Amino acid sequence: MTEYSKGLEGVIANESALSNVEGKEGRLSYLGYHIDDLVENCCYEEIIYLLHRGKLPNQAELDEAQARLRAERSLPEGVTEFLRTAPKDANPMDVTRTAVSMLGLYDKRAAVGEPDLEKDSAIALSIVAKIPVIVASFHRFRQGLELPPIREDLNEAAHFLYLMSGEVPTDRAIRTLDVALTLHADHGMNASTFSARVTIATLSDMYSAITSAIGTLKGPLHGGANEGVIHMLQEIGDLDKVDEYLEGKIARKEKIMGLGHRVYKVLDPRAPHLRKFAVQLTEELGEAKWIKMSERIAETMHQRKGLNANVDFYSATVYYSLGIPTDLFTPIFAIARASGWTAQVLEQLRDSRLYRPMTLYTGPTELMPVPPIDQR
Ligand SMILES: CC(=O)SCCNC(=O)CCNC(=O)[C@H](O)C(C)(C)COP(=O)(O)OP(=O)(O)OC[C@H]1O[C@@H](n2cnc3c(N)ncnc32)[C@H](O)[C@@H]1OP(=O)(O)O
Ligand SMILES: O=C([O-])CC(=O)C(=O)O
Repeated sequence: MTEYSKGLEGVIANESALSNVEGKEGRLSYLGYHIDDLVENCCYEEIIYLLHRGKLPNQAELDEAQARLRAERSLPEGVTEFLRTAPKDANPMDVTRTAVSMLGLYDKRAAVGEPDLEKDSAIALSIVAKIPVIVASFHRFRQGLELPPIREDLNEAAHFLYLMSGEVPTDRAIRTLDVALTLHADHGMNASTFSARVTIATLSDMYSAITSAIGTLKGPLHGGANEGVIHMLQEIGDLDKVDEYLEGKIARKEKIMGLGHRVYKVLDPRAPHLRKFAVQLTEELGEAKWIKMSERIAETMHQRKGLNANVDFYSATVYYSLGIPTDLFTPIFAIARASGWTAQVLEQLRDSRLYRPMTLYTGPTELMPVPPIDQR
């Protein structure tokens, strides 16, 4: 039997041509394109196309794909009703997870059975288009507001921000979110993607796989860390208090959110992009203290513990600066990662085998008779 690896560290679980996470080099590429080049030259819809179709679109292909994606934005009435009546103080990740699961109830194509890639590609696109509308709808309804009319003339980043505020956002805000979505789109065999692949490999359905993934992303060791970063910055409150805060954390062996990574042992290549936006946005807002505190935390923890910032560290300040409520940071991660999850599910379906690892059994090996209940 193979060796035991706690947390499956270093274990190769499947093959994928989608994203290449090079931990030692601190490099990330999607289908052979470096993320720096993709950020520079592409919009998020091109990334969706790249992940789903395996190539970058030309203009005509992009136009057609955008039209298809944007036509999928409306939610079934039953899902809207759920979002309207969900408890206003519910965790938006729980609401998003439940709403995505509900989408499956209204999609007759979703039945479990033999994989049909054409059908599943159409469902994938629909899920990617609908998650931003789910997140924005819940946010509007919990404030007692209506959702502005769905539009088809705005790209994914612009449309989400428009639904949230009711106003078409600035070019700067659109570009910032567009880059964040691109950077979060896919990332090898991260925990939530693994969940999605485990679920679909039983030949379950796309909605079930994405529901599993959302539940997995929520945790603070994964996508939930971005919310933890802002809570930490707010708790510290001031640059002068960073050192004392970190000393306490180090002494108590507590984790700092947004630092460390299972694969990257150098800086996460997504972090510098987000840091750049965080610096610009906080300076413009006259709130540079957030980025100064972040820099101090990152430098100190690098010197003291050899830890580096991961994608969640600066994305938190970026979203905060865009005026997005903290409890929507992880749902925004889900909005972006939906493109990677669905692409990975389609890839799994093309050449699938059930995931069924072993456990290292540590219980009794001597079998005992079951005593009657009154003698236990
Ligand atoms: C999108 C993403 O999912 S990126 C990751 C987002 N998650 C976070 O930012 C949460 C904070 N970070 C962490 O918890 C971890 O770095 C993980 C879960 C991301 C990766 O961790 P693993 O590879 O499992 O490493 P593990 O948690 O075993 O930590 C190894 C050592 O580094 C320490 N360490 C790792 N990350 C941190 C951190 N953020 N703060 C302080 N210490 C840390 C651990 O305490 C442990 O120390 P020890 O050996 O003295 O016990
Ligand atoms: O790859 C991981 O383990 C976590 C991560 O950075 C991501 O999902 O983006």
